[in-house]
Amino acid sequence: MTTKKNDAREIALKVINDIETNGAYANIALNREINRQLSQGQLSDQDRRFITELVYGTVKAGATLDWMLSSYLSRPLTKVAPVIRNILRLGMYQLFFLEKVPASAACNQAVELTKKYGHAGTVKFVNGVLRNAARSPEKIVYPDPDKQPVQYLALKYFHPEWLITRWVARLGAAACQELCQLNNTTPPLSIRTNTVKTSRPELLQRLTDEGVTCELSDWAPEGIICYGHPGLNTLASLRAGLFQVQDESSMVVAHILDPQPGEFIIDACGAPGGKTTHIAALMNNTGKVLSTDIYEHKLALTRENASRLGLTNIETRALDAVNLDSMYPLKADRVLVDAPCSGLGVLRRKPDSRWRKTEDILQDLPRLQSAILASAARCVKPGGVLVYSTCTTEPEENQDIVQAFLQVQPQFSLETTGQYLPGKKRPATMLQLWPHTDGVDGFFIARMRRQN
Ligand SMILES: C[S@@+](CC[C@H](N)C(=O)[O-])C[C@H]1O[C@@H](n2cnc3c(N)ncnc32)[C@H](O)[C@@H]1O
Repeated sequence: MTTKKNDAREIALKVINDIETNGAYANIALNREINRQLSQGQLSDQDRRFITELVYGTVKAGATLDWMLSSYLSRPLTKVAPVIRNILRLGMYQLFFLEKVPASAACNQAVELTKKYGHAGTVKFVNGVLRNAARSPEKIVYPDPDKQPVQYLALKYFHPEWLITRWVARLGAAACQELCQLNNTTPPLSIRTNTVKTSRPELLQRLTDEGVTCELSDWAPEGIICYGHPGLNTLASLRAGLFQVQDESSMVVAHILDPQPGEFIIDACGAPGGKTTHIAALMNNTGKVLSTDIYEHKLALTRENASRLGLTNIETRALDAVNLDSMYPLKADRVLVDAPCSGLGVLRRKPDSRWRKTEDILQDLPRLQSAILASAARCVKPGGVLVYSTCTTEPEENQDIVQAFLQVQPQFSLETTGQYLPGKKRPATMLQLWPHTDGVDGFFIARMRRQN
């Protein structure tokens, strides 16, 4: 049985209300509702895609939709009831950003939803606003890109102004536009071959047989990019532990750490275990990887992943990494600090994350990142290796942290990170990957060695 198109819009509205009213995360709220519909056997693939497009699009474009709506309203949008506001946003998104939806359908269906969730007055209001927008799109005038590049890029490409201000200052307007455009795309699924159980060519063949369209990654020797696949959870190769879902830039980190069989390695911020399991596999299931995290419930995911992948050289421990040095002083051959960060390099993965962050995090997080790095460094044996990584693009969390650390810890020195890059070699001592130029998640990686 398939859902009628307007039922799909109603499901999208429900999810958007949940996100706005209850602060639900977009991906979690959407998956919950889709699974509920699927369990009742009421959702076709086409509907699932349409609902996802409506929810993610409306959430991503939220500030722009509100600004567009203001051209057709005589009172502030904040004075409109939340559910009606969301009906208007959904309608505007379809009118202006979904070419395949006829304007009449976008308006009529919004009116139908308002009949259900509003009253006679709001029905007239929604009808008037959306039909006016459909008739007179020229009322929407974007800021001049030359005179107001920040405002223009923020509205046109759905990003907060504070972030655009930073990126325009660092990258210039043209590169900032490319980055924002990339952040609005959906990344393909990338996976890491579990080399303890299979090889990449074998897995590629197995996935092809399972109906996955895939190709080899240029970035990591275990990486495979999947462009089309039946539901991930339906793949027997996943259940058999033949691969782990992981972005390509995240795979690069374990190679730069370069773990060796038999070593003792600490992954200080390890959950849910993407890099821990990679390190363990590179050690060919020998030695020990101690994967610590402040949250025990996240470490349970690390253990689940390790067990599915058949890795027995991983131990987990819940602790605050700021205190790591009191437990493992000078004990580890290598330590990875994949620090908690703002996640500004992975905005394309979560449509609402750009609106949940404020510039304040760039003042708060560096204190924690520095404290974890300093403590983790004291666990490295003389001659051992320390790697610091984040999935962000901002210097306060990246280069500044490493430089400040090196100033007070002269026994550590930077090594050329690029020489450990398995695929694309580059000379950088502090590697910053960018989505728009590298085609992978934005990541920062620095490799250091302790002399004595
Ligand atoms: C970027 S994520 C790690 C991702 C992980 N390395 C992977 O590849 O799957 C950062 C982790 O740091 C953890 N964390 C945050 N504050 C911490 C602290 N003070 N001590 C230890 N872990 C912390 C978070 O719970 C989160 O799991």
